[in-house]
Amino acid sequence: MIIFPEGFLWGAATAAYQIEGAAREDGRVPSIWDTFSHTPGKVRDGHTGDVACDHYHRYAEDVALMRELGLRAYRFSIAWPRFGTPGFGFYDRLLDELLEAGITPVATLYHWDLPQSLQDGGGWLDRDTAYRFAEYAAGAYERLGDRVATWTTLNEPWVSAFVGHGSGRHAPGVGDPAAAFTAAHHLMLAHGLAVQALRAAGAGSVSITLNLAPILGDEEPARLVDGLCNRIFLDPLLRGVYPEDVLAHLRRFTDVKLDDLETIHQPIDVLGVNYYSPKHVRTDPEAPGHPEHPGTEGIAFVDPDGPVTAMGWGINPECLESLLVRLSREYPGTPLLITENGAAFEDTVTGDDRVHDTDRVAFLDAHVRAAHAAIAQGADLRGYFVWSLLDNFEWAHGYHKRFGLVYVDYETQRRIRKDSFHWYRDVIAANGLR
Ligand SMILES: CO[C@H](O)c1c[n+]2c([nH]1)[C@H](O)[C@@H](O)[C@H](O)[C@H]2CO
Repeated sequence: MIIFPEGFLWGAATAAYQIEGAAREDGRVPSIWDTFSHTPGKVRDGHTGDVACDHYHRYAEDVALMRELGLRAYRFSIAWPRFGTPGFGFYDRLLDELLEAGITPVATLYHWDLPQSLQDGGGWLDRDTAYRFAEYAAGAYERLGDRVATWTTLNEPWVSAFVGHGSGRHAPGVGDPAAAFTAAHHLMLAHGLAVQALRAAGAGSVSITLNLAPILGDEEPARLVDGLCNRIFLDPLLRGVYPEDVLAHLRRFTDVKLDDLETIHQPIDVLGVNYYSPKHVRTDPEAPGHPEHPGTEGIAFVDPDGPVTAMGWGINPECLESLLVRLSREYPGTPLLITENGAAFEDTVTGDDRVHDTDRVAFLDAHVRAAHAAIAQGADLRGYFVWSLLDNFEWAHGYHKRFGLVYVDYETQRRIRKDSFHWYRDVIAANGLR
C-alpha cells in the first residue's frame, strides 16, 4: 500500500476559458482567446470557448461531481475579462458552493485570457500590462480573498510567452522570438507586482504555476533548452537572478529592461508544477530550431519513442519523480504542488453509458506512484491536481482532445463519469494506492 502524507491535497484542475462558456454574458469582455478562436484557421474546426462546458451555469452540478470524488481542493481560474462586470459574481457563487462542499479553492488569476483591450494596448509586450495585472489581483482579492485559500498569479508564463509570442500557435498569435523573451520578462514582473499587491491586501498563501519538463538527450542542447524552458523562470522567481547562460542567450533577441529582479523575486508559499512529459533533444547541424525555443538552430526536438498520449506526448512517470527531486534539491525551501498532471486519450462512450478509459487510469496510477517516490526522496510535495475535472476546450485543438475524469457530451452538456473518475475517488478515499 502506498500512503501519502496526512492532509495531502488531492485535487482536480480547470481554467475559465476552457470550461465556463457564457462568453458574452453579464458584461464579460472579450479576451485574446475570444479573438484568437474566432479567427479562422487558428483553432481546429473553428471551435471556440463561447459555450465550452457551460460551467458558468452548471457549476453546482460540477461541484457535486467534485464532492462525489471527495476532492480536497479544486484549482480553477478567474476570468480577468469578468473582473469589474456583473458576471464577477459567478465566483462568489462558485466559492460558496465549494466551501459548502468542504473543498479548498485554489484560484489562478491568469490562465491565458488577457482582456483584448489590454492586448490592443500592447499586451504582455507592454510593461504597463504588468501593473494592470497587479491592480486586477488586488481587486480580485478584495472581492474573494475571504474564501480563496491559495492564490496562483500565473499559469505557465512559458506558454503565454513562447507559444503565444514565439510560434504564435496560441493567442495572441505573435511569431517573434524577441517578443517571446520580452513577454516572458513582463509576465514575471506581473507576478512579482501581483504578489506584492496580494500580500499588502492580506493574502496568506501565494504561488505561481510553471510548466516544467526534464530535457532528455544530448548534454549541450539539453542544457540550453533546460535554460530556455525551466531555469529562465525558476531562477528569477526563486533565486532573484537570470542564469548567466540564459541572460546571454536572451540578449541576442531583446534589450528589454531586465532590472526588475528584486520585484520578481517575491517569496512564495508554494510552487505549482504542471508536468505532462519530458522533452527530447539532440544535436543536428541541419535542424532549423524551434520557434517556441528561440535560438535553437542546430538542435532537433525529437519525438518520443515508446507510448504516447493522444497529444503525441511521451508517457514518462519517472521524469516526474526526477523533476520533483531536482526541484527540492536545487530550489530548496519551496513546497511543491503538482497543479496539473493528466492525459488525453481517445475516449468513447460505451453502450452501458460508461467510458472505460483504462489508458488514463494507467497514466494517472503511474504518475501518482512517481509522486510518492519523490516524496520518499525528500520532495516536499503538498498535493496533486489531475488535469482535468472535465473534458474541455483544449486551446488550438478545440474540443478534439479529452483530458477529463468526466466525459462531456458537448451536444447535450451531459456529464459522464469515466472509469478514471471512480479510480481517483478511491485513491482519495484511501489517501494512496494499493
Ligand atoms: C506541455 O503541457 C503543458 O504543460 C500544459 C498542458 N496543459 C496546460 N499546460 C494548460 O495549463 C491547460 O490549460 C491545458 O489544457 C493542459 C493540457 O494540454
